[in-house]
Amino acid sequence: MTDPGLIDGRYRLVRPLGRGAMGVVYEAEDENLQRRVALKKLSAVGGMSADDEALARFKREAVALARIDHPGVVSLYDSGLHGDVPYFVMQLVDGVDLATLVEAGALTPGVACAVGLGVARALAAAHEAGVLHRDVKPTNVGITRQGSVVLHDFGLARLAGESAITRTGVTMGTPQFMAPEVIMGAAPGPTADLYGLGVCLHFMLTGNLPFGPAAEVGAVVDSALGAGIRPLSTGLFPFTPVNLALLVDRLCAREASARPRTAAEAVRLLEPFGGDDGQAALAELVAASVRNTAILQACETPAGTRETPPESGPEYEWDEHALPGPRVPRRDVFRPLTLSTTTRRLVLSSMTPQNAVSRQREAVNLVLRGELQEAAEMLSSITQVCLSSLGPDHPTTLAAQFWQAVCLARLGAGPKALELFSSVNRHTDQRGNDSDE
Ligand SMILES: Nc1ncnc2c1ncn2[C@@H]1O[C@H](COP(=O)(O)OP(=O)(O)OP(=O)(O)O)[C@@H](O)[C@H]1O
Repeated sequence: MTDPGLIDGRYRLVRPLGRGAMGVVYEAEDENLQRRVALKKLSAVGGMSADDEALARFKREAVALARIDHPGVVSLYDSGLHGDVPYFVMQLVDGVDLATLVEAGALTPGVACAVGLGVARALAAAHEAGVLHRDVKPTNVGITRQGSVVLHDFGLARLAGESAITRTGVTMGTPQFMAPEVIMGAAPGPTADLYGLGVCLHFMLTGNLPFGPAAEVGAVVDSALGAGIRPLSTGLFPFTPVNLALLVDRLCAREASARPRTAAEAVRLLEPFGGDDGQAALAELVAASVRNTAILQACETPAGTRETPPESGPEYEWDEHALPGPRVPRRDVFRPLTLSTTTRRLVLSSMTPQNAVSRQREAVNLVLRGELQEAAEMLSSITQVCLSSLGPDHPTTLAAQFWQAVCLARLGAGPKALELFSSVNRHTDQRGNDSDE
C-alpha cells in the first residue's frame, strides 16, 4: 500500500505550512539528504479541480525559481510528479512572513530598510535573470530566524519573452500592491515590482496598508488610479527620516517613470538607510515572533493532538482539504485577483483610449503569431471597452472589431465573423459618408 505521507518515496510530509491559490505547501523531511525542505504540491483548492491556470502558475514558478540563483530568492531543489500530481521541493524558509511581523505594529526605519534592501536585492537578481515577480507583497516575503530576507511565490512571475497574461480566469496580482499601469492593462516592467517594494516599505513604516484594510477591489482600484498612495513625506509619520520617506514616495509613484528605473538602483538608494543595527534588530524581532507563534500554537493545540500524519493504514487519508488554514490567518487583502469576467470588466474599464491602442497592438501581434484564442479573448475585452468609452464609430473600436472578426474567422466561427465584418463595414461606410457631407 502506498504511504500518502511519503512523496515519491523520498519526501516525508511533516506538517502543512499553508495553502495558496495553487495548492498546499508542507514542511517535509528529505529522507535521502536528511534535511528539512518545503514541498509545494499542486492540488485541488477549495473544492475546485487543479485547472489549466493553476498548472500554468505552478510550472511558471518552478521555471522562474530554476533561473534565479540568489540567497534572497527561495532555492528550488527538485520537482516531479507524485502519481499525476506535480510537486516541487524548495528551501524551507524557517521564520515568519512579513505580514505576520507587521501584525504587531509598524517596524522601525532600520528594520524596515533591512527588509526592503533584502527584497530589492532579490528583485535585482530576478530581473537580471529575466524574471519579473509580479506579486511582491508582505505574505510573499519570508524572513528566516537569522534575519535573512527570502522572496518566494513566483507563481505569477513573467519570464522574459512571454506574452502578457490577459485571459479570463488568470491571476493578475494583488490589488493593494499592483502598480497603477498594470491595473490599467499595461504589460508590467521591472518598475511594477519596485512599486510592490514601495508599498511593502510603506506598510512596514506605517503598520497599515496604504489604501486601508478593505479588500474591495473597486475601491482599491479607484484609490490607486485616483489620488494614489498618500505620500509618507507629508510629515504624518515623523519617525521616518525625510530622505527615506521621499524614497518610499518615489517607489510608490503613480507614474512608473517617476520610480527608480531598476532594482539595482533601488538597492543603491536604500543602502544608506540599512545598517547592521537594523539587520540585528530584524533577527531579534523574527526570533520573538517565532517564539510567540509557537506559544500560541501550543495553547491552541489540544493535548495529545498530533500534527504529523499517523502511520498509513486503510482508514487514513492524507486529506489536504481537511487541513487547518495557513499558520498565519490569510487576510483578504493579500489575496491575488483572478481575472473573472467581472474583474476583467472592472480593471479594463479603467483603460484609457491611449492604452486601448497599445493593448490592441499587442493583440494584433498575437494574431500575427497565430495565438488566435488568446487574441480573440483580448480583442473581445478591448472591443467592449472601446464601445463604451469611445463609441461604435471610433477608428480604434472599428479596428478592434475588425481584428476580432479575423480571429473568429480563422477559429472557424464563420457566421459570427461575418456579422462582425459587416458591422465594421457599415460603420466605416457611415464614417465615409459623414466626412463626404
Ligand atoms: N519555501 C517556503 N518555506 C516556508 N513556508 C513557505 C514556503 N513557501 C511558501 N510557504 C508558506 O506556505 C503558504 C502557502 O504559500 P503559497 O506560495 O502557495 O501561497 P500564498 O502566497 O499564501 O498565496 P497565493 O499563491 O494565493 O498568493 C504561505 O503561508 C507561505 O508563507
